[in-house]
Amino acid sequence: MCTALTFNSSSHYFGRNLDVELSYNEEIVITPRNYPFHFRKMPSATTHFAMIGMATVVDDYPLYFDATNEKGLSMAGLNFPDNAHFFPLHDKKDNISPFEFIPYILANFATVDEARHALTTINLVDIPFNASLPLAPLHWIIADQQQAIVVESTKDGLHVFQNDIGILTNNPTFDFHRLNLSNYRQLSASNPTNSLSNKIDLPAYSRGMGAIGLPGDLSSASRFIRATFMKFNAVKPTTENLSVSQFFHLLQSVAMPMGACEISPHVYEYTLYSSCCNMDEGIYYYKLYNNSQIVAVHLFHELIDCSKIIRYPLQHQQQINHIN
Ligand SMILES: C[C@H](CCC(=O)NCCS(=O)(=O)O)[C@H]1CC[C@H]2[C@@H]3CC[C@@H]4C[C@H](O)CC[C@]4(C)[C@H]3C[C@H](O)[C@]12C
Repeated sequence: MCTALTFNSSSHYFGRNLDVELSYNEEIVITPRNYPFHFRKMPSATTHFAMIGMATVVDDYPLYFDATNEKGLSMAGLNFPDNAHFFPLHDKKDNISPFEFIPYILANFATVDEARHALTTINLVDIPFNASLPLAPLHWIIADQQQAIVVESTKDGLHVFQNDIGILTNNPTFDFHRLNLSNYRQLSASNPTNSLSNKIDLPAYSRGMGAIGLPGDLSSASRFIRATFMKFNAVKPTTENLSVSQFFHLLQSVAMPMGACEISPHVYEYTLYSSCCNMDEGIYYYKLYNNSQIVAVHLFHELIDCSKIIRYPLQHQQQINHIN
């Protein structure tokens, strides 16, 4: 399971939790403008927008989980098991494999509007990366500084939803999550008045009672509601450091401590990383399960006109500031 979100405060931010039971040897990967992307069924892109994000590199190819390009366009793939369906080759469409989807969109487009237009001719084709890396059942959030959409390829075709919430979790389909929010319209950040009955005295014995009923579990539906409540009530700080800190607090509210979600005996899903990318400045911040220090990698500190991908291994070592 995973949660992705956008947040606008001092800058525009895009990030996600990756909740998994195992690592895929992911690292921070910068793909510069002249790295040649050889697509399986589309012409190669030899010069394109540069991008930064989390990826597994196989045969010098960046298999992105989430990334942001030099214009700020951002995209993340989240699990969508049983629902995701990819199609055979369609000779009248632009055939993009799911593993090429993030590279293709971020290489070519600067805005969600441009991406949405391209999606009208895209067929997500069922070509795996190789025999040992099968098709991953994903759906995607694509966001720029102004808006977000969700892309879901299911048995009945490719669906593009406007995402006015700027949040994505996992199953079921996005339209369910959007409608389900209405079930929580009574939630409030302020203490509620007694609307049950004016004939009974019901003192507000605690702060935070406006959020009673906010689901606390780790299911996809509940994380969608919780992330929405936190995001739409979040104070927007005016400095970079405070905004990044606030963003990680939002992700923390839907994170998975190891042990709380057992997927098979003694195997637990946990939040391997949380990311927060400043879309305006190309700064990719991340935290790891066992390293709470924020690490930042800057897209624009590199020579983004080169042709070789630049890799930064994750820093898993916990950093504790022992002060005596
Ligand atoms: C597992 C993750 C989703 C997390 C999640 O939700 N886990 C709960 C499972 S469950 O919902 O509880 O059942 C997803 C998110 C992004 C994916 C990579 C995308 C690039 C590449 C695509 C290739 O085709 C296959 C290998 C590849 C490296 C992918 C591996 C894996 O699939 C990744 C990490």
